[in-house]
Amino acid sequence: MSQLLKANGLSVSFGAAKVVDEISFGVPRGGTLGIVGESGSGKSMTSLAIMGLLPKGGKREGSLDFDGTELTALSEPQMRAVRGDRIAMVFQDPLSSLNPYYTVGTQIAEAYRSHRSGVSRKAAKQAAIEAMERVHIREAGRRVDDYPHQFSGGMRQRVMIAMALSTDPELIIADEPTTALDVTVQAQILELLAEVQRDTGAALILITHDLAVVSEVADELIVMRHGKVVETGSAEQIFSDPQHSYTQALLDAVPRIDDSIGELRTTGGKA
Ligand SMILES: Nc1ncnc2c1ncn2[C@@H]1O[C@H](COP(=O)(O)OP(=O)(O)OP(=O)(O)O)[C@@H](O)[C@H]1O
Repeated sequence: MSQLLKANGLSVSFGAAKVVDEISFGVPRGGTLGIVGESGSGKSMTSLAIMGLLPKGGKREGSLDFDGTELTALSEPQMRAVRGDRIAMVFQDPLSSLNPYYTVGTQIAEAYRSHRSGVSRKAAKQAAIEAMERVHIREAGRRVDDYPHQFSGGMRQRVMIAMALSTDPELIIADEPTTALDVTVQAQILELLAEVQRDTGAALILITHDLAVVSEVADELIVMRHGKVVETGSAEQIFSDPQHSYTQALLDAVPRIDDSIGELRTTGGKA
């Protein structure tokens, strides 16, 4: 698989503090890169560095080759054109990313129109309905006029994915997209992301602190700690033979089905 995005020696610093420290990775075209690590390891700063959206005072160094374009060399207007249009982002907390005062339809339609000049409001609303149908929101034609608070957490995340998809991006960056959701809904959203990927051929960067989340969907993985990549390889390789003690510790934290069966047996024996 060739690489859609290649990061080489990417660093992010705030003054003297280097929070992402010369990391390198590749995102396979149409594939999924999982970025895993505990809180504070630099995962979000890595994704914001790709998007050119670092908080004030954040400095980015190194190279980000996106399909032959060096993102670090783009001006802000050029980067704005890439953002949303070719690279889209899905955040952890859809409620804080959605405006409570506008209907979800208006928000998807505006995201769509901002990247498609000359599209009428009516056509954009139709595109919003279609985007909602693509993420399996039932009765999309009616729900398009609902406000964010009228949706459950999982449905709001579907709205965010619909918004991200509305411009047919080549790369979707999902930063802890399931963390705020309960386990059953988490699985549905992951399945939806995988389905979207199959249908659109978009590449995906999935950022999470939870190895169980990436185990099913990632082709390649990088494990981050204190801003550095401590382990990299195929998901299969890392799961079957982790090289770093930190990865092993993350793996040990993943509940396994055989563990719960063991537990059930023990409990059953006692009863
Ligand atoms: N605006 C800022 N100024 C200075 N340091 C910051 C700023 N934002 C984040 N950091 C620091 O950057 C480091 C990496 O943060 P980052 O948010 O990328 O971690 P993360 O792995 O995504 O963790 P989480 O899962 O908790 O979001 C942290 O040590 C954090 O304190």
